[in-house]
Amino acid sequence: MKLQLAIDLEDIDGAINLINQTKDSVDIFEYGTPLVINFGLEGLQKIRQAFPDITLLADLKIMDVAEYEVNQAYKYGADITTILAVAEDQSIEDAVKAARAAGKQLLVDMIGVHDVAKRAAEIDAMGPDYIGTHTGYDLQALGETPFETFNTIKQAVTKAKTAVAGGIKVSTAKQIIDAGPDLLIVGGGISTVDNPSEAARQIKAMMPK
Ligand SMILES: O=C(CO)[C@H](O)[C@H](O)COP(=O)(O)O
Repeated sequence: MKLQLAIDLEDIDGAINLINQTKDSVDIFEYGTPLVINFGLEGLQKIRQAFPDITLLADLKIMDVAEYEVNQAYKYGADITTILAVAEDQSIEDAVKAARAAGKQLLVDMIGVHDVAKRAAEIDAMGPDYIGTHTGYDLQALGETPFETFNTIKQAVTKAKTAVAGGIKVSTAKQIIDAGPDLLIVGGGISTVDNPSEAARQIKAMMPK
């Protein structure tokens, strides 16, 4: 099981600082969508230059023109990028093909999908590396969590690795770790607490090796 830290900050120096604080516990660093919006792929490149050896996911949440956008993420330093499960099948298939050709990885984000079991099985057949359930900030604000949907994904997906994201904190991590995701994605639960290094360490310590 791997721990991914979603860096949803609004500045690159803050991202670099957070990586330095947490890199002993974190397996994958996510260049979060707010950084994509504010600094584009040049911000991603700066982080790659500062940390040549980390595993870096660019959370582009691609919806169309998939082959081009996936390849741009890789070109600017990402090892993994994301496409939305609500995109057309053709886009997801193009993204998987581009990932395979580049020798990189792709995560399909299930945010906004209502028939989770059906769509997860369809996407699994397309061959991405990860399928992730995700309760976004707008639904977290209404009190929703990804825990129940993750169980549906776990049952529907047989080939891809599974991921889970959305408001996970030190206090709730154990519950979702016990459900067995391959990738646990935590943002604010690490980045907005007083001691991010300790929060990352505690969550990593709960995970099976
Ligand atoms: O992609 C995202 C929002 O769209 C976040 O990166 C994801 O939700 C994880 O962050 P948090 O743990 O703070 O919810």
